[in-house]
Amino acid sequence: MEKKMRDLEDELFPSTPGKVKIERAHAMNRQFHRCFASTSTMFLWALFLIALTASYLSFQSFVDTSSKYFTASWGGLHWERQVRASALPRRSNGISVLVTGAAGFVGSHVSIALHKRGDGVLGLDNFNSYYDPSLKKARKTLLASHGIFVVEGDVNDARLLAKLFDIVPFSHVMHLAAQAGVRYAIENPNSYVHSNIAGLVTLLEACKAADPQPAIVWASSSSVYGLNEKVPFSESDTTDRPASLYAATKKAGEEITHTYNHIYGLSITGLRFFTVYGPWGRPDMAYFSFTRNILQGKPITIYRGKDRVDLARDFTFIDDIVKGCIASLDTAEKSTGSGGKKRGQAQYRIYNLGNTSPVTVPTLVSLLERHLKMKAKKNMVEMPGNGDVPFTHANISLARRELGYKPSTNLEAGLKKFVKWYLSYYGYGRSNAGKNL
Ligand SMILES: O=C(O)[C@H]1O[C@H](OP(=O)(O)OP(=O)(O)OC[C@H]2O[C@@H](n3ccc(=O)[nH]c3=O)[C@H](O)[C@@H]2O)[C@H](O)[C@@H](O)[C@H]1O
Repeated sequence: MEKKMRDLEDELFPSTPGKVKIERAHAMNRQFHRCFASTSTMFLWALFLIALTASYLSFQSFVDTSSKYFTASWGGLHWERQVRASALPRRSNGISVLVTGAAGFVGSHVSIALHKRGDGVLGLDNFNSYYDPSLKKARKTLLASHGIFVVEGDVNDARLLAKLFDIVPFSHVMHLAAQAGVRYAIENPNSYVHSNIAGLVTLLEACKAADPQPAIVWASSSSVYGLNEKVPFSESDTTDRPASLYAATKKAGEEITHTYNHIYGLSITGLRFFTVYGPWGRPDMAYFSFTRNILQGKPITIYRGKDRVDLARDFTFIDDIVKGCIASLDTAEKSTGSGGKKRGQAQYRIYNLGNTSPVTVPTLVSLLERHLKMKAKKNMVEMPGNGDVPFTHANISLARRELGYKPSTNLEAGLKKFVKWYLSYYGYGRSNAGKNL
């Protein structure tokens, strides 16, 4: 009994404490080794994984770089030949113009008009998706049918610009690439800074460094007059009350171009366009989206100012704007700088290109109804405070005097041409006509 008790005791509490220690020590040792072995294995695994990840990442970046290199939308001998051929004037004393925003509304019209009279035209456009890029592609196809090549690229791409100026000694740059639209700035403010400020500066840097330096004609906007009340708007009026970020970036553009004119001798002409409309226009603009909605039986929203006053715009037909652009190119003096240095005072001009005949938005709608032979479903709402101004009205005396600018298409005639184009492009019944704005 006593023995049984001892055996049990021994079993429960072994009599040789040392043995337990030794066994424990061995066990701990084994555990430690196992643990150490597993830690070092883990460490090795971790190292392996890090190495694997690093090599994967560098492989990816190699693939990215090479795919960028191999799939770049510009570069190569064939591309250079297209650039040269397109930019080459076909008449004696013809000019060679880089048109930025060439797949845009105004850009495509100006490019074709220049090409038709024998000037060299090279287009540049980033085909962004602010509105339906398929319309921009269609304009590109139209330009190609005239023999005008449009490079797919961004004005923020300094390497591309340097390459273009390296290939072609452009005499002029018609800078129309921009983030347009007054109200969209609420949604995407940075796109205005990116295109209208950063892109402009990148382009001016390229022009400054080019040899010869080109003369620059570029699109400012009637929106720089902002909340001014004195009408008609004159170039000498102050423009320090912009109502939208779009207007503010255009105003900044006028000051930035002035700086490049002053420091580097770049010849600058800024054109303040007043609500340009017409065939191949911009789907985000009122006359275009109203047309689409009326045809599709959808309602349109008409903004009204304070005290239910109708909003009014100095709507200007595209053909008149094109004439103003070309007259600006033709009267632009050469830039005076070279090697990035100014050699003398260069020309700096700003012109209003409007129609001098403001029309209210409800009248615009009535004209569309007449041309479309359909009634609009109208929602009248108070103008939201998102960048709109109540009216615009251009004084065009300066442009008339110095450019011979004389708009000749009134809104009724211009809208008739627009509606004709719209119906031929989208058709009557297509339910998705102009849907992807
Ligand atoms: O001259 C410019 O510098 C600018 O012209 C153009 O801006 P805006 O004059 O604002 O043209 P646009 O949008 O056609 O609205 C026309 C009218 O319809 C009203 N409008 C508009 C939309 C709507 O749904 N309802 C409405 O009543 C609206 O309140 C306005 O009264 C260019 O888009 C811009 O890029 C810039 O170039």
